[in-house]
Amino acid sequence: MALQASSLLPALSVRKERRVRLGGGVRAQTTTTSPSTTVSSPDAKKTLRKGTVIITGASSGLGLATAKALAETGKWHVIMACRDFLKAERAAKSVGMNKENYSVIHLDLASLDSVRQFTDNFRRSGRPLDALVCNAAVYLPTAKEPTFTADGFELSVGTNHLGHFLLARLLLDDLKKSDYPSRRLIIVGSITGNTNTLAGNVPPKADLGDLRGLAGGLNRLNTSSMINGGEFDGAKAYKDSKVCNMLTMQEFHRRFHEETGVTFASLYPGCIATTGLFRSHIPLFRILFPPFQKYITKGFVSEEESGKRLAQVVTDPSLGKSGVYWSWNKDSASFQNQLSEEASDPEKARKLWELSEKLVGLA
Ligand SMILES: NC(=O)c1ccc[n+]([C@@H]2O[C@H](COP(=O)([O-])OP(=O)(O)OC[C@H]3O[C@@H](n4cnc5c(N)ncnc54)[C@H](O)[C@@H]3O)[C@@H](O)[C@H]2O)c1
Repeated sequence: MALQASSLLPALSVRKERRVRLGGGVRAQTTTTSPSTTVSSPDAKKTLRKGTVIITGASSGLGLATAKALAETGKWHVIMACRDFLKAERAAKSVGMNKENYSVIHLDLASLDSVRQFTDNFRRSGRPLDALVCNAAVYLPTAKEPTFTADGFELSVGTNHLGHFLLARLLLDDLKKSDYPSRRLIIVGSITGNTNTLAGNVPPKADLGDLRGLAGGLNRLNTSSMINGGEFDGAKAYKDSKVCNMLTMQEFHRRFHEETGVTFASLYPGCIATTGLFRSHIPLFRILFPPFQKYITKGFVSEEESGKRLAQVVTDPSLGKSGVYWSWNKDSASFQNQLSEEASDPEKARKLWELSEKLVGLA
């Protein structure tokens, strides 16, 4: 399917899925409304209200491009969940976002207290929650030593996985309460968390094993799973965190989709060479890439294009499937990608879930 601006307008074509309980079983009913600004609901036909979406790490790169794509439809209010309030405000202004279509709430995913505080602050805003996009990430490929979150977890896994895990668990109740036609929790994945074929400095397998390795990696006292040949391996820690993201998305789907109707999905946004994250992948890029970036497009996707992709996964009725991992081909057509064995093992996902619950204090 080609990308179209209209796919970002939730009110234009609303595919509404209702779960109906029938003699102990659960059946999905699907209705499609024709283009209009109303949705069918049990009580009355009413104007589709503005949706509210939270995007983590929305002050740069993919997060900012997605925030812009959703805000400029005028159909979404974007909550930019960021560490630096002023940076987020400046970023929103730099891409021309209208103040009416966004707000900023402080969130530091590397602190579980901050995640809880964010949730409280969001609830105080009185807004419903219709979509949550877990986008923020850190990537430390050149780090020689591990660094740690406020709670003592290795920074990549602690931020990218555990911070988002707690956030998504806490906000699931809010998504459940939303009366929006399509409620979605989207976790941004990465090819490093999905394939075994990447060349270069990304280790081929996430070292989750029976999760003893993961527990070691997450724990301040023993970072052995993140150590490769005696050295901390930041690329490996990132990969482990992304595999955790994929496993978590699927476990959310298994545990809650049927019961709540919320859609859980992940996506690979493409290779976006202009963001902070990608440039840290290959340090030389920081110097060599900027002067040439407007001429180099092959194999890369622009921030704007990838922001539209992610916005599409948040809003497009035809991408409302749960438990899936979206990718795009070179013609910008979306397709459901196959997750690698290590990123789709249900037993590993269950163990990861239980371990993560303990680590964030939810068990
Ligand atoms: N750039 C690529 O080629 C590429 C490829 C595949 C996947 N991704 C994924 O895309 C997502 C966005 O990355 P990007 O490329 O836009 O890079 P980016 O560095 O521009 O964005 C990452 C964002 O996360 C935020 N962040 C980091 N630590 C945080 C914390 N503790 N609390 C709150 N926010 C924090 C940063 O401030 C930044 O805004 C990531 O999940 C990344 O894994 C990127």
